[in-house]
Amino acid sequence: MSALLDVRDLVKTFGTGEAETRVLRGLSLHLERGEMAALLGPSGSGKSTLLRILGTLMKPTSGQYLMLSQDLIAADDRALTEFRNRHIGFVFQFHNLLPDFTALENVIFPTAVREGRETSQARARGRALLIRMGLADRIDFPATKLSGGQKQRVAVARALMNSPELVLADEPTGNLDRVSAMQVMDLIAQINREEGTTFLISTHDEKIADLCQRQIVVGDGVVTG
Ligand SMILES: Nc1ncnc2c1ncn2[C@@H]1O[C@H](COP(=O)(O)OP(=O)(O)OP(=O)(O)O)[C@@H](O)[C@H]1O
Repeated sequence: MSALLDVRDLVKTFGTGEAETRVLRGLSLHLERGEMAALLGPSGSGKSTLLRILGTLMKPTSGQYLMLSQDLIAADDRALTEFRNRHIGFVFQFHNLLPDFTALENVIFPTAVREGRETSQARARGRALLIRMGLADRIDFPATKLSGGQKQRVAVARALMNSPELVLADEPTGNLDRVSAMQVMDLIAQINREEGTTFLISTHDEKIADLCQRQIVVGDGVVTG
């Protein structure tokens, strides 16, 4: 394995003066390529904040962040957008699918918008990913007609569309029943094994965390275990 990302001494504060909340207090973390790690910690401990920073959706107040040997603190917004599109995928607790679009359209939409057109290659990759997610018979279903677990599997396929090295998942199974949650996790584990995609998955659920090779615990704004 080789280094994927390294953050050092991350500090993130929200607000100023008396309203100041210091969420991250010098957090350091290293991820290798190919890891599948759970991110645990009490509510409000800063898991989502950390995922947003790692996803380059938010800058820390201070600290260092290197991913794939690039300095993502020094990078400007344009470089960050390009980096994110190429290297990072996201899955959220609420799938954020476009209701009027089919499963396939949802998977390829972000790529189509970015490239200004919908290519046949994108459609082929989108279809292949949906088949991989066990949704061969749902490819052309509108998103509204999918179950919660199916929607989340579409969201995983969408996150994988650009073959990112890293997928950040913020409570991806938080809204699912046990069977659907396990199905989503099995598919994530399969992609991790077969493609070497690195996953960092925040969860409150110990059973979900146990399915990951590594557990990272956040508390008091740092990694505690
Ligand atoms: N934009 C913001 N402005 C002010 N405070 C914020 C902002 N975003 C997060 N916070 C605060 O930062 C702290 C950490 O929030 P965060 O969502 O990162 O925690 P979490 O560990 O993901 O929690 P949960 O497990 O409940 O989702 C909370 O106290 C929250 O109120």
